[in-house]
Amino acid sequence: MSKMVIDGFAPAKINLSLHVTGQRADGYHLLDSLVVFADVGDRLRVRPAPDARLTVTGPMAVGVPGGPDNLVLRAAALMGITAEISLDKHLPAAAGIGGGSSDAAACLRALSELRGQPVPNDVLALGADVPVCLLARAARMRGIGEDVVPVAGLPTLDAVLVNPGVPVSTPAIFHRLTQRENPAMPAQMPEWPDAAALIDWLRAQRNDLQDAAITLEPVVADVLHAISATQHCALARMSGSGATCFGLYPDTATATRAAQALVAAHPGWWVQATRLS
Ligand SMILES: C[C@](O)(CO)[C@H](O)COP(=O)(O)OP(=O)(O)OC[C@H]1O[C@@H](n2ccc(N)nc2=O)[C@H](O)[C@@H]1O
Ligand SMILES: Nc1ncnc2c1ncn2[C@@H]1O[C@H](COP(=O)(O)OP(=O)(O)OP(=O)(O)O)[C@@H](O)[C@H]1O
Repeated sequence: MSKMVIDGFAPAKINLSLHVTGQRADGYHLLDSLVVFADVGDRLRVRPAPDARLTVTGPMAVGVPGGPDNLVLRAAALMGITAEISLDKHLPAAAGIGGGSSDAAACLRALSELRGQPVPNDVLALGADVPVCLLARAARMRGIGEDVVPVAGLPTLDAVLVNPGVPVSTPAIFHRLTQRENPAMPAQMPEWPDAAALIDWLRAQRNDLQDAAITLEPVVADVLHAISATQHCALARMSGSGATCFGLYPDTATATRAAQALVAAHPGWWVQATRLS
C-alpha cells in the first residue's frame, strides 16, 4: 500500500562562497556559489487531503506566513496537490540560510514520493534556492540558481551558525550592490584532501553580498567579529544575503566550545553548532 504521510527534513542551506558574476536583463543576478547543507533544519509532515491546511509550530514560527503565501503550500499548489502540512520551524526566516526554499524543496520531495509524481521542472518560480535545496547536498550553483551540479568528495566541515535576529530582505541586498561583475570561482573545482585544505581554499573565495549586508545591517559586522574572536576559528563569513554568518573550526569539540562562548556572550542571538556537508 502506498504511504499516506511523510515526515521530511529541510536542512539549512549555507553558501560557503557566493560570487556575483553579472546581472541579466530581467534584473536577476548571475551567481557562482559553493553550497552545503547543515544537520540543523526545519521538519515537516505532509499528508494529501481534500483541503489545503498548514500548521506552523516550533521555536522560529513567529512571523512565518500561515496561509497560501507559505512556500510549502505554494510548492504543493505547483504540484497540483492539496495537502495538510505541519511545519516545525527551527531556522530563522529571512536569514540567508534558505529556510523557506528548503521547506518548499522538502515538501516537493515528500509529495513526489507520496503520489509517485515527478517534481515539476519550473521550481525556480518558488525561489532561486529551491533547485539546490531539492538536491540537499554539496553543490556548485550557477546561473540565477537553476544550474546545480553536485560536488563529490567535499570534506565535512565543523561549523557554528549565528543569526542576530534581524531579518534581511534578499532583494534589498541585491539592490544595494555597487559592483555586479566579479570574478567567478575557478572553472575547475580542486579536490580537497581534508577539511583544512577546503578551508584554506575558501579563504580565497568571497561572499559578494557581505559588504552590502553590513551597510544595511551593521550588526552583521558584529556577528563576524564575534565569530572570528572565538578560539580556533579558521574562517568567518556570511551566508546568502544574511544576516546569518558561519564560523569554521578544525573539529567538533572546538565548534561546540565556540558555540557555547557565543551563546554566553550574546544570549539573544540564534547560535547552532553543526556539521556541513
Ligand atoms: C542569495 C541566495 O540566497 C544565494 O543562495 C539566493 O540567490 C536567493 O534565493 P531566494 O531567497 O530563493 O531568492 P528569490 O526569492 O528567488 O529572489 C528574491 C529576490 O532576490 C533577487 N535575486 C535572487 C536571486 C538571484 N540570482 N538574483 C537576484 O537578483 C531578486 O531581486 C529576487 O526578486
Ligand atoms: N516556510 C517558510 N519559512 C520561512 N519563511 C517563509 C516560508 N514561506 C514563506 N516565507 C516568507 O519568505 C521570506 C523569506 O524567508 P526565507 O527563510 O526563505 O529567506 P532566506 O533565509 O533569506 O532565504 P535565502 O537564503 O534563500 O535568501 C520570509 O520573510 C517569509 O515571509
